[in-house]
Amino acid sequence: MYGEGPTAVHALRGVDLDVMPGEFVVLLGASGSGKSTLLNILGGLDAPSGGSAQWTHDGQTHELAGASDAELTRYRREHVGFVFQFYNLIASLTARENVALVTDLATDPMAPEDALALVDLGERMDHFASQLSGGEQQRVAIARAIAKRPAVLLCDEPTGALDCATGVRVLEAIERVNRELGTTTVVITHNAPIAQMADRVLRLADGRIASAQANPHKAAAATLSW
Ligand SMILES: Nc1ncnc2c1ncn2[C@@H]1O[C@H](COP(=O)(O)OP(=O)(O)OP(=O)(O)O)[C@@H](O)[C@H]1O
Repeated sequence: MYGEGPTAVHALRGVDLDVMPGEFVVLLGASGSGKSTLLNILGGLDAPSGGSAQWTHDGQTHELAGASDAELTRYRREHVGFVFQFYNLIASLTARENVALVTDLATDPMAPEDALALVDLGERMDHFASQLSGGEQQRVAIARAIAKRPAVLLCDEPTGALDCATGVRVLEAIERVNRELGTTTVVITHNAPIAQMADRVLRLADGRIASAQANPHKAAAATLSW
């Protein structure tokens, strides 16, 4: 719930969801249906005002709902990678330096070069962010998010600012991270065809999970268009 009293907004109600290790989940739903709120709770950016949000790691379960800011910060720093619609790179640093900003703080990071190779930017590592296209910048943002080897990658409209062909390359990078690193992945999108690449598709409506559907055959990102 955001706010209180007459202006309170129940952004989510009665959501009951388990995301399995290594699973690829796509969240669909109209604007205002609660997708970002759910993603932000999963990622420890927001704490739910009621209910429970648990995270299990190495056989230990941690409660995020009542966690302190310091605990949430630690959870995010150690275990969660975020990708947003806008890439938020530092324009005056190279791709490699943007990724190194994160790996310098992590305990067991990948080399920035390896993270950039994984998103197919091995050839562009020494370009400044300002010299890269939108899709390339988003792939740097993915490399930056996964270089610390997070257990979870959360993407809020990662292709929202990109045309279809460029968006597909970004999705291929996310697909590869999920497959090769086993990173549990949740992607919010308004482009319904992207749901075909998920293990499971959740549709939110008015803060509830209106439908949940498993994909028996996942589509490769390269085959998608919208
Ligand atoms: N900080 C906030 N304060 C008050 N209300 C909020 C806040 N953030 C979101 N809301 C409300 O919560 C509801 C869910 O918002 P949310 O951003 O989770 O939806 P969404 O499905 O991600 O939408 P979009 O696709 O437009 O990003 C909306 O009614 C929204 O207005």
